[in-house]
Amino acid sequence: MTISAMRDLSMTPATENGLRRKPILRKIGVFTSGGDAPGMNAAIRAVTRAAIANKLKVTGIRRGYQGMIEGDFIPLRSSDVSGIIQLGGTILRTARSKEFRTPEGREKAWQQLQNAGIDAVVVIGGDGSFTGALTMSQEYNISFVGIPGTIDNDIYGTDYTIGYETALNSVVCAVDKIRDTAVSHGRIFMVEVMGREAGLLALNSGIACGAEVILIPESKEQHDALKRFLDKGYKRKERSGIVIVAEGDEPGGALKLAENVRCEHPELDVRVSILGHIQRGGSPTANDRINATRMGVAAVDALLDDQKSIMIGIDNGRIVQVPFNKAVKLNHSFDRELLEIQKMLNI
Ligand SMILES: Nc1ncnc2c1ncn2[C@@H]1O[C@H](COP(=O)(O)OP(=O)(O)O)[C@@H](O)[C@H]1O
Ligand SMILES: O=P(O)(O)OC[C@H]1O[C@](O)(COP(=O)(O)O)[C@@H](O)[C@@H]1O
Ligand SMILES: [Mg+2]
Repeated sequence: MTISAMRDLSMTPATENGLRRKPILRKIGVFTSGGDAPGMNAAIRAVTRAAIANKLKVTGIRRGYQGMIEGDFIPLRSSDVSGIIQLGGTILRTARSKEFRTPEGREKAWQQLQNAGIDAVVVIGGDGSFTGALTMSQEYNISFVGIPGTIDNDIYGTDYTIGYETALNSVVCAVDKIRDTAVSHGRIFMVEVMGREAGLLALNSGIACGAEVILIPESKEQHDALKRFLDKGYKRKERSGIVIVAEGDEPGGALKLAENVRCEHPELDVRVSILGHIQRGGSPTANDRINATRMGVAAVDALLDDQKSIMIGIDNGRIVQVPFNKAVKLNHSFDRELLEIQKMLNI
């Protein structure tokens, strides 16, 4: 890091009455990072238009932190974000950048932001993206405000992350179809749902589909429920059902699990369906668009209020600001009651 390159925003001229004038914000950057999520475009649109309404210039940073390092920047005008609110994916594209994890990578990124005259940045992404923003803001004097965008809904301090609701509906539609085959053929389907470290998508989609068993990384006791279900099915000769398996439940995921079940219960017809990236795409639901729009406007407000290193969230319907260090270190609360409900109803 070159200390001389650091620009201290607090070193702004004093006003006539001797009070420090607020740092002058002229141009903001906006980018998407980590896994794409439906509704990210709605957030880009809201950030861009809210900034323009406040007389700020907006630069779109393409391909996440990798694009920041490479200076892959485009100016964003109001017309550039028209007709995108209903689109999945992200018009700015996204990336996972190894280079940004290094101090050298972050120094390059800082130089690019300086050269482009970007005073502050809105980062739309997940916990990893916020960790990167927090690290860079501790090394260089640049303000980041975050908008949670990930289908995993695994971020502390917000009830919603952009894309979660759309992904949840995609999973439910897919599992309903799989259920038709499961019942018709008398099969047990292990359906693998995304979420490396978080089981929220699996838990709620399992509830919505009436899954017989839900396996999530947060609760290992569900494996006993699987055993009970398989034993019961064997005795009653009921051989169909849906087992939702969160990607992060155990190494090997649904494929490994199916292998184990086949060994123990060779009489069962066990099939695996890995839903994969079908869960990440598609047009965002109305709520994902509304939440993205509200959070986009709130992110620009926060920058105008001279906030830094905070994430915008929604808590009980209200916009809140959550410090990055809390958002990334604490876990999203996990509703154990939902698991109990699922167990009780599967009699
Ligand atoms: N500890 C870290 N230090 C610096 N950058 C990080 C760190 N963790 C994540 N990042 C950056 O954020 C990017 C996105 O993180 P990732 O975990 O893949 O997605 P998400 O933000 O959706 O959780 C990473 O590719 C990396 O460039
Ligand atoms: O598409 P990739 O890079 O294989 O990533 C898959 C991962 O991305 C996700 O879909 C979203 O995770 P992030 O939002 O944290 O990037 C996870 O559920 C999944 O484990
Ligand atoms: Mg993440």
